[in-house]
Amino acid sequence: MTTGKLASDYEAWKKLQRIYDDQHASLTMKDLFAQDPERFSKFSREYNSTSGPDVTFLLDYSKNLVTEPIFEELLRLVREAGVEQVRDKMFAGEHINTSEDRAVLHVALRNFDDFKIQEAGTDEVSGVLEHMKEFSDAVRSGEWKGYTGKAIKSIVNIGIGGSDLGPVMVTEALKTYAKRDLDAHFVSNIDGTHLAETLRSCDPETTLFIIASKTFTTQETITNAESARDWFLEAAKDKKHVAKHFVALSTNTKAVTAFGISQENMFAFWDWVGGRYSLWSAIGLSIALVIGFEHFEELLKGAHGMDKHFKETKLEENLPVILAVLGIWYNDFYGAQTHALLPYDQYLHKFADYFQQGDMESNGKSVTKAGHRVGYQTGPIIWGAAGTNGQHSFYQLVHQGTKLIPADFIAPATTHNPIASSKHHRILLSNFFAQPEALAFGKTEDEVREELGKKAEEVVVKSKVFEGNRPSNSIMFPVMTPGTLGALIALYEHKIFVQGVVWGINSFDQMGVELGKVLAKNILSQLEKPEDVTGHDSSTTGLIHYYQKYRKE
Ligand SMILES: O=P(O)(O)OC[C@H]1O[C@@H](O)[C@@H](O)[C@@H](O)[C@@H]1O
Repeated sequence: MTTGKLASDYEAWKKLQRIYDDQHASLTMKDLFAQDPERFSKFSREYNSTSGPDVTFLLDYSKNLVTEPIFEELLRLVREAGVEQVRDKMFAGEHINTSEDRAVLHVALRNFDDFKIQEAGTDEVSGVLEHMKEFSDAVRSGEWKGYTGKAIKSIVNIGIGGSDLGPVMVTEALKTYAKRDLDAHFVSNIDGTHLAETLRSCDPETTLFIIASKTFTTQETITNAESARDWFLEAAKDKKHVAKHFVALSTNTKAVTAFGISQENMFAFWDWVGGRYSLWSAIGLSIALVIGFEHFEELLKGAHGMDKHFKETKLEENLPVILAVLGIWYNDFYGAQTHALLPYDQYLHKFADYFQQGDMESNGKSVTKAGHRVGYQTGPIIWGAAGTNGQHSFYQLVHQGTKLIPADFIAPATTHNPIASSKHHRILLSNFFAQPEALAFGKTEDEVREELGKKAEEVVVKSKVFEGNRPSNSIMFPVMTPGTLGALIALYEHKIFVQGVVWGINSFDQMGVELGKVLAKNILSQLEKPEDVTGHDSSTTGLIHYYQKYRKE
């Protein structure tokens, strides 16, 4: 399916290693810009959608430690790894998720009959979308009534991981399109506090619970759903009222009906939708409820535009490929461990959280598809926060710390909230422009000296030096719209895909989440009595005994 090779066996990889060894000490952003007045135009691309809603954005990747030959070699790596072939297999519905023998078809959820995809279930996508439209329209218009005849005022999405993070991120990002008199809540954590605090502001007569779980077996989600149902029935008394207040988003019809949700209140999806790629499926129902189905559809179409770009654009111009190879350059040659996502847009404040799962659950693997242990770094640690908050917190380390932290800066040219005649937005954007500039070009000792005057103490001068040479990408779009957000999410999804193929790993399973789940199940059965606590190391036993000493029921 992939080439079966380790990434480090590719000729391009070896060449990149040699280039890095020879050049990295002398490669500076200052020189790169000084030597080439055309650098910005050579290393930036404008995206213009060719289908669906008009979406445009600029990707400026000129502030990276790459030359044209390095970039060409990175693209050669992509070719050698067979990325284009694996991409086409994904779009064709081949089972590229080999460990689970599944297709990987989130692209089929936003396809609108464009690409020809062969896989059972893909012909059912439009029917589920129609169901989502009917239902979300009915709830939003007030036509859907609760058990006492009142319209729905609050929705509570109960789900975790991919069944939570996408809806949370998107409803926040597109809040400007939200129906403001419909409160949206998201309960994910098994910690009872999450559900209890959420229910405080809900009325059983006007609350709709959306139980979102691909498997419908996830301990957190099912436990939260059962407790929500108990809370509801305490008021509603009769079980038949559950039908008006509980719907399910799942692939598991049997478990959904066993829970007491009728099949007509179930929104289906398919095993070829990975959890962290599922916001485009029925899992997006809460999004459709909050922003309206038309906007949800625009989100999907915006993503489809990026799918087309990814599938049909040559590598040199292919934006997900560009982001992917730059990431590989730092991750595998410069030894960068992390990658920061820094949106200068309050609406995108959950973007980094979302791609923490998207990227880290996909590419946090150390064994290739062929079963070999990799000898190089795979998925980066993804983190970040909305600007400018981060500047007053962790940017110190990004600017002057000992670690190289590549970052993506993301911002809209126009705000949805132009308060004080857009003064806020101009200040925000001045920071969006300034930070990458400061990171790239820094401040030399001479510049500091000149600024402080001759009397300045040497130690103070040293502490005020910014070495620069810290890479970043900047993405700017006109204004946040559903189509733009869809394209941006798909851009990063495909970046993750490209990197996974180069590293030779399976980006679409998540075996690493299993062990902890199994151990927790075993421990749960031992929590009652100290004498039941067996089979653990002394640390784990000691911790459980401490809990047993102090717990109060
Ligand atoms: O949607 P369900 O099946 O409840 O899974 C929720 C989450 O569970 C986790 O353990 C991971 O496997 C995630 O990929 C997934 O999104």
